[in-house]
Amino acid sequence: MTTVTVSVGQQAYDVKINDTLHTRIGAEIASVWTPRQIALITDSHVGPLYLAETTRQLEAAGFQVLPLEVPAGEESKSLQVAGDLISALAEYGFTRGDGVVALGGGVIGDLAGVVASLYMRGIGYIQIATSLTAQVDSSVGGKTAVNLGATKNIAGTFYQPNLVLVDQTYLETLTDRDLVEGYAEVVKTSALAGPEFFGLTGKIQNITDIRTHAQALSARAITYKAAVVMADEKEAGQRQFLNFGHTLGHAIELLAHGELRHGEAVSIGMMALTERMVRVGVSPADLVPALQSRLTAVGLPITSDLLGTPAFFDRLVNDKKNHAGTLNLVALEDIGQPIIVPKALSAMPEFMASI
Ligand SMILES: NC(=O)c1ccc[n+]([C@@H]2O[C@H](COP(=O)([O-])OP(=O)(O)OC[C@H]3O[C@@H](n4cnc5c(N)ncnc54)[C@H](O)[C@@H]3O)[C@@H](O)[C@H]2O)c1
Ligand SMILES: O=C(O)C(=O)C[C@@H](O)[C@H](O)[C@H](O)COP(=O)(O)O
Ligand SMILES: [Zn+2]
Repeated sequence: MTTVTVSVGQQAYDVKINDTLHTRIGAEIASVWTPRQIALITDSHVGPLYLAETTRQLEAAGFQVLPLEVPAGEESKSLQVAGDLISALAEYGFTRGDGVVALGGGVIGDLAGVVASLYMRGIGYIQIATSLTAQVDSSVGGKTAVNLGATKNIAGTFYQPNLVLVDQTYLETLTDRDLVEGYAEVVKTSALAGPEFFGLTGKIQNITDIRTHAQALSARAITYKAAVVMADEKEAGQRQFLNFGHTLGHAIELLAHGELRHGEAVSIGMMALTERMVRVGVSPADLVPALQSRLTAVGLPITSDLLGTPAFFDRLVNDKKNHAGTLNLVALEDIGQPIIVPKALSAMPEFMASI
């Protein structure tokens, strides 16, 4: 068992990483929560696979379970769905002593986090991470969010969970496409973390390798992310680095109307940004093939026709790293050496054309 403890402010929680956790969900949750009502939030893909067994284990451990299933996919990350879930908690008489458990990928984690943080101004929250994205990134750090129209993660909170369970057994039912999109965040984190972790992603040649090494990749990625979050929970400084590839990536993710997964858009965003940062002399030229080989080895896309369109530039305005018309772009001076490159929004068309 690998346990990474995340301490922020007065609060600390464990991220447990092990492939037997799915057999003792009840005991793990009972180790941090007294008996209570639990809103077990999942989606229409994960629910049929794991909801009944998870409910059984929670009930055996003395919890009362309210299962809540939403349609699978990014469209469920909406204020409407969050509102419906909050209404369900109110209808079933949830109190501040009750809790929310997210059983799913990044969409369910982000959505359930919004619900937990808003209901009665905040009730307990636990994540059971079932996708690779959730196991290497989204379940840790407390960023919760929903989208509004074509604006990504525009409404949300910083709200830390009480416990995160990361079990690779869940990945057995994840499609290759969903696994690979999660791997884009692993490549991102390895490039930020330094040569040792980046060397490890250099050895991943195909999808089978991701599955074989998922536990080690999660442990590495979570250890790095936890350290960043502990140093800068609210993204005033170094946490911005975790957004490498996301400024351009988020802009095309929702413009693609579901055709691109989050990780696929981040893959395109990392490449498009890095190619241009090489042209302007910020990043070294060998970074482009180093990133490209890791991303394409597992079939991730690295470019899109949406880049540089008028709608694309409109979307950049809503990036959270836009401060009064200046975008704080995250670039790499080298592996393990991220920096912020401020760029006026008005200069972005010229920057994007610089290739
Ligand atoms: N909060 C953060 O720090 C953070 C970090 C990275 C990504 N995100 C967000 O996470 C989302 C992407 O996460 P995702 O890739 O997990 O998307 P997702 O939750 O939509 O999961 C991808 C697909 O896999 C299915 N799935 C999940 N686990 C499964 C399993 N074990 N077996 C079978 N199917 C399974 C889901 O139903 C869905 O269809 C985006 O909204 C992104 O913005 C948030
Ligand atoms: O945890 C963080 O901080 C991240 O930026 C992780 C990202 O991978 C993640 O996609 C996050 O949700 C992006 O957040 P946003 O602040 O750009 O909306
Ligand atoms: Zn991301």
